[in-house]
Amino acid sequence: MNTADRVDLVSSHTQEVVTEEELAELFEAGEPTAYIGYAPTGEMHIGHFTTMRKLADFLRAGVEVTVLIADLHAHLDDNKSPFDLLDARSAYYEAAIEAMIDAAGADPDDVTFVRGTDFQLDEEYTLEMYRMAAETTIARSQRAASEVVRESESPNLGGLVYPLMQTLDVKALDADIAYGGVDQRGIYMLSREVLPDHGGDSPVCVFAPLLSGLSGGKMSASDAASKVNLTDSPEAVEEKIGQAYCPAGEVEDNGVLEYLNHLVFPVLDVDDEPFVVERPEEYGGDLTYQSYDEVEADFVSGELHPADLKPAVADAISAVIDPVRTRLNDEPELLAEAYPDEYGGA
Ligand SMILES: N[C@@H](Cc1ccc(O)cc1)C(=O)O
Repeated sequence: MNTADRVDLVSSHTQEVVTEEELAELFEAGEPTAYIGYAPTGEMHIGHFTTMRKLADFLRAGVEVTVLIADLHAHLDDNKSPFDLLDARSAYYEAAIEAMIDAAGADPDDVTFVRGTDFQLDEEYTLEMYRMAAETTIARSQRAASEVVRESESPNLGGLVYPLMQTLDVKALDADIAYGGVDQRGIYMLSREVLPDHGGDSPVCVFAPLLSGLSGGKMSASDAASKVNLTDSPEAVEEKIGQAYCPAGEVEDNGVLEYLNHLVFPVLDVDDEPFVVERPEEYGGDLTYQSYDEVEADFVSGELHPADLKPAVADAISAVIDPVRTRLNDEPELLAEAYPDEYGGA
């Protein structure tokens, strides 16, 4: 693959790359490294899967990929994960992420997994963090993390240390590329600015779009119907997609179309199995699609109706998450130990 193709592949399905020129330079110089970090807090859902699916593109483009399970960050962010559950949640995230990478058609063995506590307590890292804390204003740190850490009237110190540590992770993991949702933008812009003064390089940043929830608007942790969980049965998926916000002809805030675009099509091998929307003969018969753009065009023109689209998308999503669901069902202790209040009962 030449540099232009590799840049295109890494940039596909993203919201923003800062900057494409720098990304091209990395490929010209050799084999770049990338990392994505996850703070093991709440249960993973298809939003995570969509972001993770892209790791297959990174690998195919010849990028070395590290997944950071940011255990300390999960606690620092307003105690979203209690300290005594960090290990169990990290184990659950690791297993789910492995299954997702596998389901996306890549080999999880090609990805390096690291936990934050593996290196964030090293003397050099800690010392550099104190230096950074001495040089960064509270306002700057708060602004950087404003879309990531939980907001409150009286914020904890942890949320201020959080972006500094995320910045130092880039250097500690030797990552040329920082990949994450576009909500991470504020933090990585801070990283780009300050890392050169702390013995590192400014990372190239690749940002994934934040997808809409199924109820319209952003996905919400408290609104169960707004997202498909990885353990949802095909019936549950069908029900959630069936009730999802998906007005005829409208693409904006339409989670059903977004998942089709960013998760289903990239995983489908369209030559072997195109995306098929079944329709009774009297309404024109089945529709067969090779690309997301064709689906969108038909949806916008009115040729494809939400009532026909939804069951097809539900089936496709179920098929994509099936291996992940199986893995989590095979090892029920992963969820039971990570979320004892919800799953620990029996
Ligand atoms: N901030 C990320 C987690 C993360 C933590 C540390 C990092 O170095 C990278 C990412 C999140 O919102 O989940």
